[in-house]
Amino acid sequence: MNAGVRLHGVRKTYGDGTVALDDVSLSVPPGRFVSLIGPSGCGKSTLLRLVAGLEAQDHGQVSVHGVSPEDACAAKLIGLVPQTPALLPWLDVLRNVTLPRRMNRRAAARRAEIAGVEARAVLQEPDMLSLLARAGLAEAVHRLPSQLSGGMQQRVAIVRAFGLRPDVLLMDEPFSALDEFTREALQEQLLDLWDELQTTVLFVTHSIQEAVRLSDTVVVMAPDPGRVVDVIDIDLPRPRGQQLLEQGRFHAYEDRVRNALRGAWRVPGAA
Ligand SMILES: Nc1ncnc2c1ncn2[C@@H]1O[C@H](COP(=O)(O)OP(=O)(O)OP(=O)(O)O)[C@@H](O)[C@H]1O
Repeated sequence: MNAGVRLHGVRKTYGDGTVALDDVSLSVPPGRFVSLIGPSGCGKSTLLRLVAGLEAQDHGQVSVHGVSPEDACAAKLIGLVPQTPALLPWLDVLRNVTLPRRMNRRAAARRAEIAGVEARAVLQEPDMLSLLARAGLAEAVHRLPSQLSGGMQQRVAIVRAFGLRPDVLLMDEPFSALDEFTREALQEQLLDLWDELQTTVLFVTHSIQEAVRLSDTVVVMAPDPGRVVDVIDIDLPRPRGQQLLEQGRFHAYEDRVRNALRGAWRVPGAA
């Protein structure tokens, strides 16, 4: 079976000699929600950029549904939600989320071939108004981005990404600039959409609670050089509402991730 996303023995060195990733292997089955967590500089964003085809590795292989990231991007299999929403300021919310949807038939055919689905299904337009309403944006569809709060803008960016129905969605700390209350509400909406659309998600975060709440698997990374130090499967029932967050088994997973992160801070070779 083709893994949704697969990295094997990946090394990435930047021009100044920084080894951002060293011998990273990771296999993310289709439909799984996987978080990357680790200290600043451990290569989380670099890993996403490699999967998105925005950077190239020096060694090893990266594949998305069995093809190169460039092929997967050209066939529109991949969606990306950056840290800041990057909406077009002159378009209202509805136009912002519908504009990128226009997909040509050739890309649709290639995508269908790679992902093993019918081209017709790929070309089907999702109901963007309904997706916006599900994200709590029904009243805002005709507003401009400048008339929205930061949390609302980020919701629009998430709806836009899901509206493309990507097979793989890459999210780089999408909630880091938001207050805790908005963040929790958005986590819930993200899980709802993910549950419905069955997208494979790679999600970068600095929050242990967020990683445990959202993920099927948490990948813990360490810096100098950037590498994977632990892969923790989160075997908790879904939906993961507020109640679960207060339970011992949830805290036990938080502790496991925290301990793995403590190890990640240690300098290799130090006593
Ligand atoms: N374009 C670049 N040129 C040179 N070095 C870079 C470049 N981009 C990233 N790096 C370096 O590569 C390493 C990994 O960076 P990356 O941004 O992937 O880490 P990160 O885990 O996402 O960090 P953060 O949590 O702070 O966002 C860091 O040492 C960083 O300084």
